[in-house]
Amino acid sequence: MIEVKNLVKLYKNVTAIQNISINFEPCKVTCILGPNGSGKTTLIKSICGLLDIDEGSIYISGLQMNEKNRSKIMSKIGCVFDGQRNLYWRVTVLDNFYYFGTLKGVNMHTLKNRIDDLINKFEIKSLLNRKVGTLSLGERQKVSLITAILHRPEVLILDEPTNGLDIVSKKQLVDLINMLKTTESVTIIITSHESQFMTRVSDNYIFLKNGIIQSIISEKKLTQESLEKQYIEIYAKEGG
Ligand SMILES: Nc1ncnc2c1ncn2[C@@H]1O[C@H](COP(=O)(O)OP(=O)(O)OP(=O)(O)O)[C@@H](O)[C@H]1O
Repeated sequence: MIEVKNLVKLYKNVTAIQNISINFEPCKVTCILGPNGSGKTTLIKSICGLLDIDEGSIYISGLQMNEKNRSKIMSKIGCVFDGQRNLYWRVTVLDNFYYFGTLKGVNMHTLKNRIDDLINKFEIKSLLNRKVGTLSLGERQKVSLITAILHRPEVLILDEPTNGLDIVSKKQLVDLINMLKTTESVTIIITSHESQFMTRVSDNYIFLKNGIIQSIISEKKLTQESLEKQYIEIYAKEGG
């Protein structure tokens, strides 16, 4: 479903990703962990086609990420990046939903039902007629997430999705991720620094450092304590 082969990404003289190869398990949640600057965001931006890569190849549902396939692949992916600008701030939440939903090719009838369903799941009825620019960080985060899944993507990529979310909203996010995985068979990749959140959603963990995979753990029932222990062991090995 998502295959990364020998990926290298440089920013001028910084090697952010050094020859990474991974197959992401379909219909599962994979969390990418690692210290600041370890290459998490660069990896997922490369998978989303938002960065030009220097070497290697990325395949989504068998299609190689390149100029020719980009728009086809984009219709299969939903992404939400931290501090992203994927919403129009001067128009309302509802107008954003309709604009981006139609842009992704969803027909009006299906889009209306999908929006109604997600409004109920996320309890955001009171935000619909607000301009995005007036929303709080957490409210915007929810709206971004809903916008990203309007077209029922096969793949969902979330960059530090708990940022700015209160306790109830985090719980809703956990429920939504689990629902997308189980009932909509979405393959989900998440970067996060929050161990408790990750253990509530993740099936697999990829530990990065200096753009290299340090370890992969595929264990559905990792407790927060054991995840933190693994993290400390992995990064303590070479002094953090
Ligand atoms: N636009 C850029 N120009 C130059 N260097 C960059 C750029 N973006 C990222 N980098 C560098 O690439 C490396 C990986 O950065 P990246 O943002 O992928 O890390 P990260 O693991 O997501 O970090 P964090 O946990 O802090 O979000 C870092 O050394 C970073 O300084």
